[in-house]
Amino acid sequence: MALTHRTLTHDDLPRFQRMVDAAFLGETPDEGAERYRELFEPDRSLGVFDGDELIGGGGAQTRDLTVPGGGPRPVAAVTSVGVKPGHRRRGVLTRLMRAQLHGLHDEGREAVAALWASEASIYGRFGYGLAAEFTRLSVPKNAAFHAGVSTGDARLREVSRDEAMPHLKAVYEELRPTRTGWLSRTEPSWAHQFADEERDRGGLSSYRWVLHPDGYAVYRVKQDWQERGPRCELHVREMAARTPEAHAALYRYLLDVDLMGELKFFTASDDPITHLLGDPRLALRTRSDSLWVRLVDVDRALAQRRYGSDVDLVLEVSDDFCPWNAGRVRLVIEGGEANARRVDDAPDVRLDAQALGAAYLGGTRLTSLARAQRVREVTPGAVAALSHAFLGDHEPHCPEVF
Ligand SMILES: CC(=O)SCCNC(=O)CCNC(=O)[C@H](O)C(C)(C)COP(=O)(O)OP(=O)(O)OC[C@H]1O[C@@H](n2cnc3c(N)ncnc32)[C@H](O)[C@@H]1OP(=O)(O)O
Repeated sequence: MALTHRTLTHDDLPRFQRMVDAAFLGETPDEGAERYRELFEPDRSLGVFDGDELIGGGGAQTRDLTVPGGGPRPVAAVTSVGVKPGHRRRGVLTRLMRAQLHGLHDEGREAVAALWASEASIYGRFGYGLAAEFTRLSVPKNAAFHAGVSTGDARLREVSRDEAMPHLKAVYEELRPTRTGWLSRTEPSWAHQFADEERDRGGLSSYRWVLHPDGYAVYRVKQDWQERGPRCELHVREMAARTPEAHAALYRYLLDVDLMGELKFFTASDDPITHLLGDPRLALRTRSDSLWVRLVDVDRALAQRRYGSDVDLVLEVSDDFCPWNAGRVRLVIEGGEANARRVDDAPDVRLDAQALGAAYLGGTRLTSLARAQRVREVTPGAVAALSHAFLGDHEPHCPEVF
């Protein structure tokens, strides 16, 4: 039977959830499905059907994503993409991606889409570029800071969830406009991100909430009592601070919690911890991809962020999956602001939509993409100039998986 697809309705949620569970080899209990209902945007979700059976689908959350210098900008936060085992490698995902990206373009919605990929080899073919990375950090207890670090004299307190939440939201909202990669959060997304039922904990403790007047940290504990003494792990879920002093104070607090052996944190790849420590090697780090970004509408997307230096270059963009982006674009950046217009002029740089998506948040260098043969230089020096303009003043970081 021929496959069909359509936009979902609220009534489709239970079977959509079953499809997602089958695809992700998971099981969502009824309460989890209830929580997901609050996040589910049926008019932004697609289902692929084999007859009456929903065998694949995916959706988008309506969020804002902070871009370099440009503050929060609308993003289609792509999520819950899956195809049931038994229906794979028959083009269902390709069909979904085409319907979703072409739909965003046709309806003039977000110029940018972003996602976390379950497997890093999936989304490049659809024009998503590896735009941000996170660091898996591990630091032993009591690791000392360098002598010049001030942690101030503010008192840090552990409080209840109810007391902590308003402070978390205030700090997060204040910082969000300047933190590239952070997302807007609705009440349901706050609830989802910090869901703390038994099944959310993965065998760890419930959340502990640490407040500093200028920041916060949320962590769980993994019990580990060894013959030489306790070596419990502190798993930091999120930490944010308005000032370097508050940031240092929160780290100091967490590293000195009695009975702990190791602090673990999926943090920004330019987290200052390495430089806070007197012995930087104590911070073990491995990096991995976080946000994959797709410029749905290249010209609009390029104008939505700001840049670090001026350029006037012609980019020849290739984009087989979203052909409206293909062609030559004159990118003029003046005073940090970009103007992109279509031209017939000879190109200075050749690149595809995936490379532009990768560079968009200012974390991935175009010079690096050129060395990886994903960007071609025509005019000598053009890639270095473009790369410099795109670079952000900090690494993009998305503190939540959506
Ligand atoms: C944003 C998110 O939600 S990320 C989560 C994605 N979902 C999952 O990982 C759940 C488990 N996996 C699945 O549900 C499916 O395997 C999917 C969604 C990843 C792929 O769905 P399919 O319908 O099989 O993909 P489709 O047939 O359209 O494949 C398109 C191409 O991608 C390739 N591809 C698909 N899945 C994968 C994969 N996991 N790894 C590598 N390549 C892949 C295919 O080989 C094909 O390549 P080709 O164009 O060169 O022939």
